Amino acid sequence: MAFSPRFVPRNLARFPVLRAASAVRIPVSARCSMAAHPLRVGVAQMTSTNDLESNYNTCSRLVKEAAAAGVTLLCLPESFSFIAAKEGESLKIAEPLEGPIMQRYCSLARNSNIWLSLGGFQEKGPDDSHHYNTHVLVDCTGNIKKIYRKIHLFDVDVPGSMVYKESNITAPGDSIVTAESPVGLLGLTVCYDLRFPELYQQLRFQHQSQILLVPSAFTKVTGEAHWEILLRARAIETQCYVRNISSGEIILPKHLIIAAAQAGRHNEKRESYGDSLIIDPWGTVVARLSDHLATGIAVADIDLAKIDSVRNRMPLSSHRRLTNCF
Ligand SMILES: O=C(O)CNC(=O)[C@H](CS)NC(=O)CCC(=O)C(=O)O
Repeated sequence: MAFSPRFVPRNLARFPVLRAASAVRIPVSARCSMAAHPLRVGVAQMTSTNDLESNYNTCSRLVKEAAAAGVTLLCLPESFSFIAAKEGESLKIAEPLEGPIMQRYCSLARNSNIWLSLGGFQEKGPDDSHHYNTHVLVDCTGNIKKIYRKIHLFDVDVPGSMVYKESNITAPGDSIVTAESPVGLLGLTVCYDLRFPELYQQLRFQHQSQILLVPSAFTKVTGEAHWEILLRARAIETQCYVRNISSGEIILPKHLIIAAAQAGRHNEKRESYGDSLIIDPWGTVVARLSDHLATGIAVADIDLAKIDSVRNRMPLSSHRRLTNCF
């Protein structure tokens, strides 16, 4: 899968790990029929377990709910299809994207005529002891448009909780990935990536992403302390805004962050912090599913037409002066 020329990063030399994302064949997508609200996006929250069938049923219900609400793109959280209860389970169920697990979700997208951001799929990895943590973007005809493999792995000793060592069973990705969609140019990331602002800077300023996707399964402890702050910071620092001088009105480009979250207790050992959010470029939360609402969707409408005028008025991308520093 090659980047289309428009999105080839200008700073390849500075980020030598950037390469074409994978060998997955992306079929040319057929036209989808128009959703009721072409610029309506949705965020889904759920409590996945190690039961593939029951997770699929939950996703299917949420997808149908979103389709009925006229949503064009629905974003599901990291590990939507499976969260292991025991060591080794994730590797056992890992499949290639052509396998039955992912293909069933592709059919769901096609049958509901909806785009799906499927954050954090256990994709069969480079060897038997590692899978990838893959964010899969599926279009409304059920074709895989783009995949992003999580770059930053969660090897963290969470205070008062447990030690996570994601790299034990997960191979990191090495490519920044954007994807064109009917709601704008998407920047694909996953969960712990959120703590590495340079990724979002690149998605925004090198690749012109308009909507940043952060499907997650944040831990309860770190989520309570950092989740909303990190997301709003990413939204604010990647935005462009301008104040209309005559009316005093603030004109915002609808450049959003969409963060779908796992919520609640998955098994004896593991609990996630919910609070799925859609955030606008001013840093304002425009849709939220609080932690206690374990499963559901929230939606927001976006307006891409304003982006160009706003960026011309305050051309942040040409004002940046330290782009050679990282
Ligand atoms: O294990 C799986 O099933 C899927 N992977 C995850 O849930 C990953 C790795 S354990 N979780 C995170 O990245 C949490 C980040 C986080 O909580 C923080 O940055 O504070």
